[in-house]
Amino acid sequence: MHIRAACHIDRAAAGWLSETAFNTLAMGFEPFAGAGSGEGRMATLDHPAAGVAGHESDPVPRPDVEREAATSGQADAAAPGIAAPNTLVTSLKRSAAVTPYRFRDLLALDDFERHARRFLPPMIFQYVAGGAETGSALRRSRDAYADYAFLPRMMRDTAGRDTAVELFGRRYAAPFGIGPLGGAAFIAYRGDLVLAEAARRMAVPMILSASSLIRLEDVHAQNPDAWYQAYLPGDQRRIDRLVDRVAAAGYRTFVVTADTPTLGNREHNIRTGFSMPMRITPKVMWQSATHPRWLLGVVARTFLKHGAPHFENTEAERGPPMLSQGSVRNSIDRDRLSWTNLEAIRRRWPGNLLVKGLLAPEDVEIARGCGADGVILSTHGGRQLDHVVAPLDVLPEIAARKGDLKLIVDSGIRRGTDVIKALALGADFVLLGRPFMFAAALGGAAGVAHAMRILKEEIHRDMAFLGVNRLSELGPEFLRHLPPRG
Ligand SMILES: Cc1cc2nc3c(=O)[nH]c(=O)nc-3n(C[C@H](O)[C@H](O)[C@H](O)COP(=O)(O)O)c2cc1C
Repeated sequence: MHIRAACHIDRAAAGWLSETAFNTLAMGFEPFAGAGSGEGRMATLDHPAAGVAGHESDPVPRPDVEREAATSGQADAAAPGIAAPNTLVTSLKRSAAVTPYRFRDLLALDDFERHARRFLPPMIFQYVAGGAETGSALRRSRDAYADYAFLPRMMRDTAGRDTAVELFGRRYAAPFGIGPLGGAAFIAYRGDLVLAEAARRMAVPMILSASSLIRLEDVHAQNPDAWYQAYLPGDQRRIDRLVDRVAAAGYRTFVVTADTPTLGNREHNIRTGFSMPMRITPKVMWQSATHPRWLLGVVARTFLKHGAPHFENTEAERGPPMLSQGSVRNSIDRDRLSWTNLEAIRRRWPGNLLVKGLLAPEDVEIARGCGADGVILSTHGGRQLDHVVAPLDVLPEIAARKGDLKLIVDSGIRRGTDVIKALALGADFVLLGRPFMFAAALGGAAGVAHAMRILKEEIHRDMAFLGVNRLSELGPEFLRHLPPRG
């Protein structure tokens, strides 16, 4: 008994020490601390807000010894600042055992958004959080989960439950991954690498966005299991050259986003001062000056250490700087993309091919006919067409005919119960966007891993409540669709 207690203390202490070492090395600056009056104390206790410019170390350590873990689905128990994915604790034990002090208030994924609102300038926060036009698609994508209630089963011995799943021949530690997030490295320092690293350590997939600011080759070196997502023009020669670059870099999964023939109408961007290219207006200057941790810790640090960020991965060649007029030119011709292009990609791309952003069952059938291995049902997080159905609204119908096609769902997932509802209705896997983006902004790779651990713990706990040991045991019999309440 005593021995076990001592081990527990040692592990907790070791976790705290490695967390501290990781943050000192990796960040040299603590964006989360000091976000509000109460947080200022954390800056002093945990990480003094110093060393922004003087820190030369790589922001994301890459312990090569751990690399195998990502593809085997095994926990990366020793990752600094990241409790082992298989370390599952109750919420009461959580803060004492494995949670770094600075994350103590981050108990659920929604907490990350609330905290990020204080850390990020309104224009950046809103760019991430916002939806299109009235916000109906954003709300609907999320509210759809509340239309289902659980019908749990009891006394089934769930002591051996396991959140791992297999997808495209790989075993992942949990049934969720990180969706593509454009501009991540302008929101969190080296954001694409941070997301890739956290996903590698937690043994879940991460999809690199076409609108990312770090070379896809570098992201692949960080996480050889990362997937690539493309925004494509309807010009097959340009597409072919991009496909060849992605294949040469070693990627094995290529995602074509279909729901972006043009950019969604996001009026909130204009209201808060966000524009692309970014215009340095008095409003932008004021917001930046009043959010120095983002300005210095993300923007200044990026420019000083890596130069002006470019759209590195939209085409076969390096794209224009993010802050130039060229960034607009970069997205033309996407409304020409058609299924013919997908057929041609299928002939050229040897790996897994997915189409993201589908909602209509007919489109899913066409994607299958073109040779896609999977589809991602998505409203782009409610950022494109307003008033679209939620992925969950069409999931049962599509799942009934899915056959070998892998069904992935995103948009609005925030809880373990949401993940389980999607899986019970026939999804093979789910993705999340905003929560991991905010987590990266607040706490780097350790922050993202913390968010992932929260979600994984929720799933693990819910499996016990529902009476399942494997996620594959889930089915629609665990749910009831609730009639709308008047
Ligand atoms: C800041 C931000 C950037 C995004 N960039 C891309 C992108 O480059 N490509 C893409 O296919 N989807 C992109 N998405 C959509 C996400 O991949 C994902 O579909 C969506 O965020 C899921 O909804 P959720 O944020 O509610 O989890 C982006 C979403 C956000 C919030």
